[in-house]
Parts: sequence; C-alpha cells; structure tokens
Amino acid sequence: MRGRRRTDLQTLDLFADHESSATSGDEAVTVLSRADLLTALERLADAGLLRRLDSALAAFVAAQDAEAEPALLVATVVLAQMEGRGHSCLPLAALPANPNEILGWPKEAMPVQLSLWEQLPATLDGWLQALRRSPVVRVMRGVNGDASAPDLGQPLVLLDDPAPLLYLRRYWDYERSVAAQIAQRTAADGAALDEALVRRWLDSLFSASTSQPDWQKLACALALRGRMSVITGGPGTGKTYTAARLLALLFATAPDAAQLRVALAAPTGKAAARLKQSIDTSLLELKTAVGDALDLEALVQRMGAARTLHSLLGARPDTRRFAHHAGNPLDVDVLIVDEASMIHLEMMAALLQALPPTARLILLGDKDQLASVEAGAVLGDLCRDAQQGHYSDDTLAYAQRVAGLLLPAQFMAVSPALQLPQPLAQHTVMLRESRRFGGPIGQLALAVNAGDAPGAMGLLRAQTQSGLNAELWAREGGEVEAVVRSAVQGRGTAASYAAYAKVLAQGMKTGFDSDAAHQQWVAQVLQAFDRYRLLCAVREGPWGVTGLNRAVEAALHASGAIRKDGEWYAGRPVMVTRNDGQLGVFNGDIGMALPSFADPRRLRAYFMQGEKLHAVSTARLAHVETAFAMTVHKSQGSEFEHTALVLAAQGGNMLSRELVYTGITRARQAFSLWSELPGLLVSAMGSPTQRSSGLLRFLEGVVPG
Ligand SMILES: Nc1ncnc2c1ncn2[C@@H]1O[C@H](COP(=O)(O)OP(=O)(O)OP(=O)(O)O)[C@@H](O)[C@H]1O
Repeated sequence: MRGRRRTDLQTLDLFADHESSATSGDEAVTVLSRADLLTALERLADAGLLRRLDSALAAFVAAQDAEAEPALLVATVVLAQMEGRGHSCLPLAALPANPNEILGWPKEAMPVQLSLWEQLPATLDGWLQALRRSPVVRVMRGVNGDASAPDLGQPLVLLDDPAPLLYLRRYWDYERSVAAQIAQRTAADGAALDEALVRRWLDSLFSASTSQPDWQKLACALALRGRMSVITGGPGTGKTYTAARLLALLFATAPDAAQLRVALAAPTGKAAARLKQSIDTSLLELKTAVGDALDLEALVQRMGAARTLHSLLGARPDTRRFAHHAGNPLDVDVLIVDEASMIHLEMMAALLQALPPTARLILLGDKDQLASVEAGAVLGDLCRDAQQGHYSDDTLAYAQRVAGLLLPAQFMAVSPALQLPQPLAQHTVMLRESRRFGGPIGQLALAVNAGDAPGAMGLLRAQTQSGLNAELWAREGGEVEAVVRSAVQGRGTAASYAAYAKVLAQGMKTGFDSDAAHQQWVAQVLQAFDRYRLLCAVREGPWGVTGLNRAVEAALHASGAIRKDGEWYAGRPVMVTRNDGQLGVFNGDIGMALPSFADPRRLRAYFMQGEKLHAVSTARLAHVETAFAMTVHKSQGSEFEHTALVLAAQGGNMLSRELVYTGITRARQAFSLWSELPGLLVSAMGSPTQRSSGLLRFLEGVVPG
C-alpha cells in the first residue's frame, strides 16, 4: 500500500483533463468544473491521501447542491478527514492559511496540494462565502442557535463567528447536547445540604492529610453539590479511593439513602472490572473509619457488578441507538464512570441523555491520557483548566465550611478571561499526589507530560546504564528481533512472556484430574500472561501490532512453548474486537485459547470476568485478534507489571505525547522503550495531540434551561 501510494503521488496530476483557466480581461478565471473537482478528489482517495468516505461525502454534498462551489466540496472533504482523525469539527481559519497544518499530507504530496489549492479562495472570507451560500450548510451565528437558521436537515453546520467552525450535522448536535446537559447538571443545586453532617462525615472519612490542600476531600465535598462532578488525576492519585469515600458520604448524608441506586461503569469490560474491585476494596477498608454507623457490606452488595457503558445503555446490534435514552432513562441515582478519557463525544451525548436529570454523574479519568479513537476528547476538554482550579469565592467558602479546606489563592477564579465556564470548574477537581508512582516510572510519566525531553531522556539513560533490572530501560534504533527476544526471554528480573510459557507448558504436559485443577491452571495462565505486554503505536509493519504478534508467535513456536499449527492453538492469547452480548464478550476483553477439561482435544477461549472464568467456543469467536502485542489505545484501562512500548518509525502523527504517557502509565513495576529510530520519543513528546472541538465554546455560551 505504501509503495503504491508513493508511485501514485509521483504521477498524480489532479487536473490532467482539466481545460486550464480562461482569461477575462487581466484576471485568470477558474473554470474548474464540479466534475473535474470530484474526479480530483477521487484520485486523492486512490492515492491514499483521503479516505473513500471523505470523497464520497463531497460527492453527496455535490448531489444535494447543484451550485456547490469548489471551496464547499473541499471543506467537506477536509472535515470528513478530520472526523476520521478524532476531531469533532474543522477550524476553518486554517484552510486558506496553512492547509497542511490540518491535512498533514507527506512532503511528496505538496505539489498535488498546491495545484488543488490554486483553485480555491485565498482568504477565509472566500471560503465562508462559499459555505454561507449553500443550502446544504446551516449557518449558525452563535452556539445558542439562531432562529434565522432553521434546521432543515442540512448535512453541514457552520458556526459563523470570528473563529468559525464547520461541523458534520451529528457532531454539532452531540456537542450542543453534551454542553446543555452539563450546564444543567452543574448549575448550582438548591438542594439543601446539612453542612454540619457533611462536615462530620468528611472529617471521619479523611484523616488529617499531610498534603495540603487535600484534593480528595475537596472532590468529595464538591461532588455533593450539583449533579455532575469530574475527578481527574494521573495513575494512583486515588480517583477510585475518592469515589468510594464519596459513595460512603452519599449514603451517610442522603435523606433517601436506603433507596439510593448506584451503578458503576467504564468504557471497557476490563476497566469496569477493575473499578468494581477497587471500589469494593476501598469501601471495605473504610470499616474502621465508619464503624457501625454505615453498613458498608450492604452497600457493596447493593451496587452489583460494574458494566461497560455499552451494556449499561443497552447497545443493540447494528444500530447506533441504545435502549436507554431521554425517553427511557437509566434506573440510577448515582453513576460512577471510570476511564472517562476513553469516552468519545457520541457516547458522552448518549450517556448524558440517558441519565435522569436528578441523577448524579461522577466522571473519573486521567485527562492526559490518549483520547478515544472516535471523534471527541470530552474529558480533555472538560479538564482543560483543571490544573488551575479556577474556583469561585463561593466554592472556596463552601470548601472551608464543609471540609475545613483553605485553598491557596492561585486556584481561585482570578482570570477574567477564564476559558472554562465557571459552573463546571466548581465541580472539577484534579488529584495531584500519586501513591503508586513515586519512582522512576512516575518521574518519567511526569517528564513526558510536561514535554521535558532532556529530563525524560536523562532518566531513561541513567536507568538503562544501571543495568537490566532497572525500572526503566530504553533502546533507540536496532533490530526488531531484539524486541521479540526480550518479550519471550525477558530483561533482567522484569516480567516477560517467559512466565506465561512456563505455566502453559506445565499444564499441557501434566493434564488435569479435576475440573477445579484445570480452572485453576487456566486462571494462572491468564494471570501470567497479564504480567507483561508489548504496546505498539501502530498496527502495521514489523514494529507494529501485526508484525510483532507474528514474530512473537514464531519465536514461541520455535522454542516449543506453543505449537502453532493453525489460527487457533493452545496458548493463543486473543483480544475481542467487537462487543458480542450473546457470547458475553466485549471489545477489549483478553482471553486465552486452551484445551477444555471435558475434551482436551478441543480448544476453548477463556476470559477472566471478575473472579470467575468465562469459556467460549473458539469457533464462535469471529472478532478477535492475537494479543501478544496490542495498540496503546487498546491498552487503556489495563496495567501490567512490565510494559514494553514499541515506537515505529512509520508512526507519523500517531506518535504523540499522550500515546507515550499512556504507554508508560500502563506499567506497574518496569517499563521498556523500544524505538525503531533514535529521536522518535523526543519528537512524540513534542507533539501533544490537539483535537478540534467547540465543546468549551458551547459550554461558555449555553445558559442552563
Ligand atoms: N488518601 C489516601 N491515603 C492512603 N492511601 C491512598 C489514598 N489515596 C489513594 N490511596 C491508595 O493509593 C492506591 C491508588 O489509589 P486508586 O486506585 O484509587 O488510584 P486511581 O487514581 O484510581 O488509580 P488508577 O488510575 O490507576 O485506577 C490505592 O492503593 C489506594 O488505596
């Protein structure tokens, strides 16, 4: 594909059949026809510079508007491209000035881009006029809607203000809906709080903290006001610890505590299981703090299992619709959602719609992690100013009354040019002290997050030089075979697939005389496998997921650890790539093909679901892929003892700061970096992802109704 693309780019002449320009007086007038342009866009898709979907959308717009100007069609195509890369809208100002800033086409494609852009307006105003004139564009003069721009089902929406944005209709609707819901939920809640009672409970749930201010206590206090709160923080900063205390607080102070319905959810099954386990543990640990005053065991029982968001909302096969929506809301009073950075815009809109207006939503997540593959970076948007706090006088006074907290002046809402609307800031808390990541892994994560390349490289170099057992280890440049060797044999005492191979071999050799012994072995193989993971930035190529999966399989086969005699073999780890409610497996679940106890000649895929094993016939698992290596994206919500992050030279704009940070923070005890070429890490650190979105502008403009 890459080879073909290069050839095509060299010979690609967009307007080969086009009759050039005609001259009228002194001025060259473009006579580019719509047909010429649509053909050119198809050629760009042939050359891999656009997706088929992008050029098809332009063709659709052209079919709807017989007068569509080139600028409209090109803006449509670029907007579709942007959506494919996770942006919810297109900032139009970039189009005339520096289109490649958003297109990101390779150097070889510059002549093609120039020849296309010669046909297009040189000013933003020129582009805007082409959009405003078209009946396929709904022109909105502000985020609050515009009576003069009725909704006639136009496929595109233009937010026509000094920093104009172009939207696909559905993303406009999602952003508006999310903003309206958040505005309502964060509007000051008049519900009377018994502040003295809250104060007593907060003081008993949080021992006098050595770190000041106690952000966890503040998060609990603020979450009691309004019906939405956002708790963000890096790994180990106590997000679930805080959420468990918040639940206890709600049960202790809510007038209707006995009836309170609580649900836990996360974007993936694995993250949901971790959330439940972590909340249960935290709640039960509270026993000494609360004594008999609260029946924590009953609370744990009442919560039930944590679910994926898809399952909570009632996903239906082959449709975007969910069983739960505004007309059939969820049956909950409190919903805690973990790993919120993975929630994309469409899912957030569906979730907020399905939540009863009176229910409380608590979002937990790390704002600095990779956003979802799908469009939108909602948590990142909501937390843009979380670091600064921007708390109002009212919030400060409240925090002092109910939690005895004195917040330093730098966290006050001093800036008149506050980017984040005040109401949401009053419901957002960033936790800042990691209890788990004090060592080199945590320091590296912090350096990466701050874009501190010398700091990160210095740390990696010093640790690598200190020997194979170091917590951090890095190699830039070299052969991919070394990555595979390290995965199979390990480095120093750090975990690798050697442990999994050993447990696998023991059971395969001895067999089992009871179902219980077999089950125990299956669980041990899964646990051993979960100690280590190869995380890649890209899917294709020898340094990508598919190449490394193949290479690790071959190495394990050569060593006799597995016998790969077909697609399915004993010891094949798999990741589910599509939800299947009937089979009880969900996107991101990791399982292992192993001989069944009843018939050891037959393989079944086993998945750990909480404490229990769930077995599925391998023949019925259509949507899975081998999982020795997986993308960093897919690893979100999981942690491993040892994580090896593999950066491929072809990573392009996938190699972002968030990707590296997410990869590092998946590691509990050891982290290895394998980079195909020197410099990839530094360049990734210098490339924070910026997703275009108008969500904050909506939030600033929306008046809660
Ligand atoms: N204030 C605290 N005092 C004592 N221990 C704490 C405190 N806060 C958190 N911990 C402990 O630190 C560990 C990490 O906390 P927790 O799992 O809640 O973090 P997290 O932010 O949810 O992490 P992750 O993002 O990895 O899920 C847990 O063992 C927890 O019990």
